[in-house]
Amino acid sequence: MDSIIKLSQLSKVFETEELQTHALKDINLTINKGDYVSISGPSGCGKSTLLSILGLLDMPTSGQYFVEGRDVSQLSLDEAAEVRNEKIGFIFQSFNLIDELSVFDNVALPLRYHREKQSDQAMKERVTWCLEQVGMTHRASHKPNQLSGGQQQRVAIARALVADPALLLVDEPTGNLDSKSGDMVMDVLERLNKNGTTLCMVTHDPRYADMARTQLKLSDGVIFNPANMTQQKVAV
Ligand SMILES: Nc1ncnc2c1ncn2[C@@H]1O[C@H](COP(=O)(O)OP(=O)(O)OP(=O)(O)O)[C@@H](O)[C@H]1O
Repeated sequence: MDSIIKLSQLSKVFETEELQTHALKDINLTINKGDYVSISGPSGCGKSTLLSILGLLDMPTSGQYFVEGRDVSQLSLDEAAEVRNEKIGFIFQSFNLIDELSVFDNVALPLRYHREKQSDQAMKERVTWCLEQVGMTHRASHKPNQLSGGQQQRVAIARALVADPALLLVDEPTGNLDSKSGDMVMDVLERLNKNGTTLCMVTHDPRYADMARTQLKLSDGVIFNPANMTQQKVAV
Protein backbone atom coordinates (compact mmCIF):
# COMPACT_ATOMS: atom_id res chain seq x y z
CA MET A 1 0.00 0.00 0.00
CA ASP A 2 1.23 3.51 -0.81
CA SER A 3 0.89 5.64 2.28
CA ILE A 4 0.08 9.30 1.58
CA ILE A 5 -0.07 10.38 5.21
CA LYS A 6 1.54 8.84 8.25
CA LEU A 7 1.43 10.23 11.77
CA SER A 8 3.63 8.58 14.34
CA GLN A 9 3.22 9.25 18.08
CA LEU A 10 2.16 12.78 17.19
CA SER A 11 1.16 15.16 19.97
CA LYS A 12 0.17 18.80 20.19
CA VAL A 13 0.28 20.79 23.40
CA PHE A 14 -0.97 24.36 23.61
CA GLU A 15 0.67 26.32 26.40
CA THR A 16 -0.47 29.54 27.95
CA GLU A 17 0.96 31.08 31.12
CA GLU A 18 -1.58 29.34 33.33
CA LEU A 19 -2.56 26.29 31.32
CA GLN A 20 -1.29 23.38 29.25
CA THR A 21 -3.79 21.75 26.90
CA HIS A 22 -2.91 18.38 25.41
CA ALA A 23 -5.00 18.77 22.26
CA LEU A 24 -3.60 15.64 20.52
CA LYS A 25 -2.05 12.70 22.35
CA ASP A 26 0.26 10.19 20.68
CA ILE A 27 -1.71 9.97 17.45
CA ASN A 28 -0.81 7.13 15.08
CA LEU A 29 -2.59 7.34 11.76
CA THR A 30 -1.92 6.10 8.25
CA ILE A 31 -3.93 7.18 5.22
CA ASN A 32 -3.22 5.20 2.07
CA LYS A 33 -3.79 6.15 -1.53
CA GLY A 34 -7.50 5.85 -2.35
CA ASP A 35 -8.68 5.80 1.29
CA TYR A 36 -11.77 7.61 2.50
CA VAL A 37 -11.36 8.40 6.21
CA SER A 38 -13.78 10.28 8.43
CA ILE A 39 -12.85 11.70 11.81
CA SER A 40 -15.59 12.68 14.21
CA GLY A 41 -15.90 13.54 17.85
CA PRO A 42 -17.36 16.08 20.28
CA SER A 43 -16.53 19.77 20.46
CA GLY A 44 -13.02 20.35 21.79
CA CYS A 45 -11.77 16.80 21.10
CA GLY A 46 -9.00 18.06 18.77
CA LYS A 47 -10.50 17.83 15.26
CA SER A 48 -9.46 21.31 14.12
CA THR A 49 -6.01 20.88 15.62
CA LEU A 50 -5.54 17.60 13.77
CA LEU A 51 -6.75 19.09 10.48
CA SER A 52 -4.44 22.09 10.89
CA ILE A 53 -1.47 19.78 11.37
CA LEU A 54 -2.48 17.50 8.48
CA GLY A 55 -2.82 20.63 6.31
CA LEU A 56 0.60 21.91 7.43
CA LEU A 57 -1.02 25.01 8.87
CA ASP A 58 0.36 24.16 12.29
CA MET A 59 3.21 22.00 13.56
CA PRO A 60 3.15 19.18 16.13
CA THR A 61 4.84 19.57 19.52
CA SER A 62 6.31 16.06 19.26
CA GLY A 63 6.12 12.99 17.06
CA GLN A 64 6.40 12.75 13.32
CA TYR A 65 4.30 13.55 10.28
CA PHE A 66 5.18 12.06 6.89
CA VAL A 67 3.67 13.08 3.54
CA GLU A 68 4.43 10.49 0.87
CA GLY A 69 7.35 9.29 2.98
CA ARG A 70 8.90 12.72 3.59
CA ASP A 71 9.15 13.88 7.21
CA VAL A 72 7.36 17.24 7.28
CA SER A 73 7.11 17.58 11.07
CA GLN A 74 9.50 20.48 11.43
CA LEU A 75 9.55 22.36 8.13
CA SER A 76 10.05 26.11 7.82
CA LEU A 77 6.94 28.12 6.93
CA ASP A 78 8.03 28.40 3.28
CA GLU A 79 8.76 24.69 2.96
CA ALA A 80 5.43 23.84 4.61
CA ALA A 81 3.60 26.14 2.19
CA GLU A 82 5.28 24.42 -0.75
CA VAL A 83 4.27 20.92 0.41
CA ARG A 84 0.76 22.20 1.17
CA ASN A 85 0.32 23.74 -2.30
CA GLU A 86 1.63 20.67 -4.08
CA LYS A 87 0.09 17.87 -2.08
CA ILE A 88 -3.04 18.99 -0.26
CA GLY A 89 -6.42 20.30 -1.39
CA PHE A 90 -8.77 21.90 1.16
CA ILE A 91 -12.54 21.94 1.33
CA PHE A 92 -13.99 24.03 4.15
CA GLN A 93 -17.44 24.59 5.53
CA SER A 94 -17.35 28.10 4.03
CA PHE A 95 -16.76 27.93 0.30
CA ASN A 96 -14.26 30.84 0.16
CA LEU A 97 -14.84 31.57 -3.53
CA ILE A 98 -13.86 34.96 -4.94
CA ASP A 99 -17.03 36.84 -5.88
CA GLU A 100 -15.41 38.93 -8.62
CA LEU A 101 -14.14 35.88 -10.52
CA SER A 102 -16.16 33.49 -12.67
CA VAL A 103 -16.55 29.86 -11.64
CA PHE A 104 -13.92 28.94 -14.24
CA ASP A 105 -11.40 31.48 -12.94
CA ASN A 106 -12.01 30.49 -9.31
CA VAL A 107 -11.17 26.89 -10.17
CA ALA A 108 -8.16 27.94 -12.28
CA LEU A 109 -6.70 30.14 -9.52
CA PRO A 110 -4.48 27.53 -7.80
CA LEU A 111 -2.90 26.67 -11.16
CA ARG A 112 -1.92 30.29 -11.74
CA TYR A 113 0.12 30.21 -8.51
CA HIS A 114 1.48 26.71 -9.01
CA ARG A 115 5.22 26.19 -9.27
CA GLU A 116 4.86 24.23 -12.51
CA LYS A 117 3.26 26.57 -15.01
CA GLN A 118 0.88 25.07 -17.56
CA SER A 119 -0.08 26.33 -21.01
CA ASP A 120 -3.46 28.10 -21.26
CA GLN A 121 -4.80 25.14 -23.21
CA ALA A 122 -3.67 22.58 -20.61
CA MET A 123 -5.11 24.78 -17.85
CA LYS A 124 -8.43 25.03 -19.67
CA GLU A 125 -8.61 21.27 -20.11
CA ARG A 126 -7.79 20.64 -16.46
CA VAL A 127 -10.35 23.17 -15.15
CA THR A 128 -13.02 21.78 -17.49
CA TRP A 129 -12.27 18.24 -16.33
CA CYS A 130 -12.56 19.27 -12.67
CA LEU A 131 -15.86 21.07 -13.31
CA GLU A 132 -17.13 17.92 -15.03
CA GLN A 133 -16.23 15.87 -11.95
CA VAL A 134 -18.55 18.00 -9.82
CA GLY A 135 -21.27 18.50 -12.46
CA MET A 136 -20.70 22.25 -12.83
CA THR A 137 -19.49 22.78 -16.44
CA HIS A 138 -22.79 24.45 -17.32
CA ARG A 139 -22.08 27.24 -14.82
CA ALA A 140 -18.46 27.93 -15.79
CA SER A 141 -19.02 31.59 -16.68
CA HIS A 142 -21.32 32.39 -13.75
CA LYS A 143 -20.18 34.30 -10.68
CA PRO A 144 -20.35 32.55 -7.27
CA ASN A 145 -23.22 34.75 -6.05
CA GLN A 146 -25.34 33.45 -8.93
CA LEU A 147 -25.07 29.92 -7.55
CA SER A 148 -26.79 28.02 -4.76
CA GLY A 149 -24.77 27.05 -1.67
CA GLY A 150 -24.50 23.44 -2.83
CA GLN A 151 -23.28 24.55 -6.25
CA GLN A 152 -20.70 26.86 -4.65
CA GLN A 153 -19.41 23.98 -2.55
CA ARG A 154 -19.12 21.82 -5.69
CA VAL A 155 -17.07 24.59 -7.33
CA ALA A 156 -14.88 24.73 -4.20
CA ILE A 157 -14.35 20.97 -4.56
CA ALA A 158 -13.30 21.45 -8.21
CA ARG A 159 -10.84 24.15 -7.09
CA ALA A 160 -9.41 21.80 -4.43
CA LEU A 161 -8.93 19.13 -7.10
CA VAL A 162 -7.40 21.24 -9.82
CA ALA A 163 -3.72 20.95 -8.83
CA ASP A 164 -4.11 17.17 -8.52
CA PRO A 165 -3.38 16.92 -4.77
CA ALA A 166 -2.37 13.66 -3.15
CA LEU A 167 -4.95 14.24 -0.40
CA LEU A 168 -8.19 16.20 -0.03
CA LEU A 169 -8.76 17.49 3.51
CA VAL A 170 -12.43 18.12 4.05
CA ASP A 171 -13.70 20.12 7.04
CA GLU A 172 -17.45 19.96 7.74
CA PRO A 173 -18.30 20.15 4.01
CA THR A 174 -22.05 20.33 4.54
CA GLY A 175 -22.06 22.68 7.56
CA ASN A 176 -23.55 25.58 5.59
CA LEU A 177 -25.94 23.56 3.45
CA ASP A 178 -29.49 22.28 3.70
CA SER A 179 -29.77 18.51 3.79
CA LYS A 180 -30.57 18.06 0.08
CA SER A 181 -27.56 20.13 -1.06
CA GLY A 182 -25.46 18.46 1.63
CA ASP A 183 -26.39 15.03 0.29
CA MET A 184 -25.41 16.11 -3.23
CA VAL A 185 -22.02 17.35 -2.05
CA MET A 186 -21.45 14.08 -0.21
CA ASP A 187 -22.38 12.16 -3.37
CA VAL A 188 -19.76 14.14 -5.29
CA LEU A 189 -17.11 13.32 -2.66
CA GLU A 190 -18.05 9.64 -2.72
CA ARG A 191 -17.80 9.52 -6.51
CA LEU A 192 -14.41 11.25 -6.47
CA ASN A 193 -13.16 8.67 -3.99
CA LYS A 194 -14.46 5.83 -6.17
CA ASN A 195 -12.41 7.36 -8.99
CA GLY A 196 -9.26 7.31 -6.86
CA THR A 197 -9.19 10.57 -4.85
CA THR A 198 -7.90 10.15 -1.28
CA LEU A 199 -10.15 11.86 1.27
CA CYS A 200 -9.85 12.73 4.94
CA MET A 201 -12.98 14.39 6.29
CA VAL A 202 -13.87 15.88 9.65
CA THR A 203 -17.59 16.00 10.37
CA HIS A 204 -20.00 16.25 13.27
CA ASP A 205 -22.71 14.51 11.27
CA PRO A 206 -22.73 10.76 12.04
CA ARG A 207 -24.75 10.06 8.88
CA TYR A 208 -21.97 11.55 6.74
CA ALA A 209 -19.15 10.08 8.84
CA ASP A 210 -20.67 6.67 8.09
CA MET A 211 -20.20 7.23 4.35
CA ALA A 212 -16.42 6.96 4.73
CA ARG A 213 -14.82 3.54 4.47
CA THR A 214 -12.72 4.08 7.60
CA GLN A 215 -14.53 5.84 10.45
CA LEU A 216 -12.26 7.14 13.18
CA LYS A 217 -13.23 8.83 16.41
CA LEU A 218 -11.34 11.47 18.37
CA SER A 219 -11.98 11.72 22.05
CA ASP A 220 -10.06 14.12 24.25
CA GLY A 221 -7.09 14.15 21.85
CA VAL A 222 -6.94 10.37 21.42
CA ILE A 223 -7.80 8.75 18.09
CA PHE A 224 -9.31 5.30 17.76
CA ASN A 225 -11.13 3.08 15.32
CA PRO A 226 -14.33 1.80 16.95
CA ALA A 227 -14.52 -0.99 14.33
CA ASN A 228 -11.28 -2.49 15.66
CA MET A 229 -12.24 -2.38 19.33
CA THR A 230 -13.22 -5.68 20.85
CA GLN A 231 -16.43 -5.54 22.81
CA GLN A 232 -16.30 -7.23 26.17
CA LYS A 233 -18.99 -9.80 26.54
CA VAL A 234 -20.88 -9.63 29.78
CA ALA A 235 -21.84 -13.00 31.20
CA VAL A 236 -25.42 -13.24 32.31
N1 LIG B 1 -4.48 28.14 20.10
C1 LIG B 1 -4.87 27.44 21.18
N2 LIG B 1 -4.41 27.74 22.41
C2 LIG B 1 -4.78 27.03 23.50
N3 LIG B 1 -5.63 25.97 23.44
C3 LIG B 1 -6.13 25.64 22.26
C4 LIG B 1 -5.79 26.34 21.06
N4 LIG B 1 -6.45 25.76 20.00
C5 LIG B 1 -7.17 24.75 20.53
N5 LIG B 1 -6.98 24.66 21.86
C6 LIG B 1 -7.57 23.66 22.77
O1 LIG B 1 -7.27 22.35 22.25
C7 LIG B 1 -8.40 21.50 22.39
C8 LIG B 1 -8.82 20.97 21.01
O2 LIG B 1 -9.36 22.05 20.25
P1 LIG B 1 -9.91 21.90 18.77
O3 LIG B 1 -10.25 23.27 18.26
O4 LIG B 1 -8.93 21.12 17.98
O5 LIG B 1 -11.26 21.03 18.99
P2 LIG B 1 -12.41 20.63 17.95
O6 LIG B 1 -12.65 19.19 18.12
O7 LIG B 1 -12.06 21.11 16.59
O8 LIG B 1 -13.64 21.47 18.49
P3 LIG B 1 -14.94 22.04 17.70
O9 LIG B 1 -15.69 20.84 17.18
O10 LIG B 1 -15.70 22.76 18.79
O11 LIG B 1 -14.45 22.95 16.62
C9 LIG B 1 -9.48 22.29 23.09
O12 LIG B 1 -9.43 21.99 24.46
C10 LIG B 1 -9.09 23.73 22.83
O13 LIG B 1 -9.53 24.57 23.89
